[in-house]
Amino acid sequence: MAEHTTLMIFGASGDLTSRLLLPALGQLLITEPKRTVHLIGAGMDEWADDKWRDVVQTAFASADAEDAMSRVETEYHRADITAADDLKTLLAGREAPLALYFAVPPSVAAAACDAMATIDLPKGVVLALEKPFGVDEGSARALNERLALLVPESQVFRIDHFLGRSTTLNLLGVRFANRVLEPLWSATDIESVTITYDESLGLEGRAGYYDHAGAFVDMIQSHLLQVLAVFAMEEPATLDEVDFRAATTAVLRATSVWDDDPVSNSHRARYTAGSVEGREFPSYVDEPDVDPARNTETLGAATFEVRNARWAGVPIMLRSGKAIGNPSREIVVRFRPVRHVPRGLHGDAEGAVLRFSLGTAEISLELNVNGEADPFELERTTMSAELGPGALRAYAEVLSCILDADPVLAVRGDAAEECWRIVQPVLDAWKAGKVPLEEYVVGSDGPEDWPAAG
Ligand SMILES: NC(=O)C1=CN([C@@H]2O[C@H](COP(=O)(O)OP(=O)(O)OC[C@H]3O[C@@H](n4cnc5c(N)ncnc54)[C@H](OP(=O)(O)O)[C@@H]3O)[C@@H](O)[C@H]2O)C=CC1
Ligand SMILES: O=C1O[C@H](COP(=O)(O)O)[C@@H](O)[C@H](O)[C@H]1O
Repeated sequence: MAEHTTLMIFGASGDLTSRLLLPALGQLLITEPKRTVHLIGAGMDEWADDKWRDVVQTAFASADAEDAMSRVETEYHRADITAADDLKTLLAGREAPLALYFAVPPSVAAAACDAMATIDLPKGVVLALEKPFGVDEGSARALNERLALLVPESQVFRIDHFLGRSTTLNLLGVRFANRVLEPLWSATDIESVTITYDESLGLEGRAGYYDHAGAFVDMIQSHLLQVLAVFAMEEPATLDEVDFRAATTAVLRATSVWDDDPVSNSHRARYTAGSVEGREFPSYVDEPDVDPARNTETLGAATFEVRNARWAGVPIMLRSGKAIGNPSREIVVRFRPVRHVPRGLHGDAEGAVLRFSLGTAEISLELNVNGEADPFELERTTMSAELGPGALRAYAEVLSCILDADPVLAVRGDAAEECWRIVQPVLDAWKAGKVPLEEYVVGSDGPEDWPAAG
């Protein structure tokens, strides 16, 4: 662990910085009392150093981490990071361990990388880039090519905070450390998989970004494909960055839309006015700054196949939506039923169902058991357990890796390109109007005739 690191956040006044990054940094510092951070904020605003320190303090307080302020030296600079001169001044004399976090819109991050190509970067500097990484496969490749000219791949952190979620990381122990599960982890015994991340949240004032992205790019192209990759990977020799990222990237390289038919195997919808959890939302198209002509979906789903010897033939559905009434956030693994039950045993011998919650750290297994009243009548029972919630929230886990310059939880460059390749047929079919844009009422579970979430 690097005990003292300089973390420079571009986009100091932004939503990501105050709502997610700084509280996560506070939590990390509380959990790891030997860490100290030189925290430099940079952005377009003319802030005094004290203003930045106040922002940091407020964010730390929101994470019950005020005590960590004593281990943070703060400094703020007004800078346009797309301007080489500003960057040169910002970075002059800085030394590793140093991480630059691009908490800025993707177009600004890309322009800043262009500007960085014209100056000398401090040796060993880590570049942390937020999603979305590019807007399609070509732009992701171009950004990768640009980054490769700046620093080695091991110093590029393409952030996906779902890789830092304890609920995602729990997959590793549950699967690889249990002989009752690991041998069953393939198409031989698994019939289907569903990965759902629905939310009761609506647009939350993020139209400037979300109306261009939509549910599919916001959640499925990035986070849920990464969860799928962790779920389906071959056992890596170690959990270091080389083995772990090789294993997850191999899954993505093998993944395509089911049947290569995005029209039959994808769905999209957007919400209409209603209430959820006591909050009233207008129809999506009436939300401030939304352009109805963009036809942005707030709920998307598609079925994929991992075309390799382990998984071919298993439909894997990914789904994510906003303003959902009973938001399901889980991985559901449906096992195949037994081939035969002895004559005399009655009832439906459905396959077992294993559920990993992606919200709280829970796991459950639905099994067939002998009936309470009649031992020869099958009944269904559910065993459940709580898993360790993890000491760190997802962004703290990710920041810990950044400060230690360990890219294990960062998306590798070719994986970022693969994610666009996988979803492009769906995006093209939607753009061409081949898949209807349906509607669902805020607070409902989505259009009624959609395939079930789990
Ligand atoms: N917010 C979230 O919940 C999440 C965001 N992300 C990603 O994080 C990134 C940032 O998002 P978010 O914080 O919401 O966006 P915001 O619009 O809230 O913040 C963007 C920040 O970038 C600054 N900025 C813009 N242009 C420049 C420039 N040329 N030089 C220096 N600073 C600049 C802005 O300063 P000013 O306001 O003064 O222009 C602002 O501080 C995006 O890539 C987003 O996709 C990822 C996951 C979640
Ligand atoms: O990146 C994003 O993720 C959040 C969901 O993740 P969570 O950890 O905050 O639950 C999602 O609401 C947002 O739209 C998306 O940009």
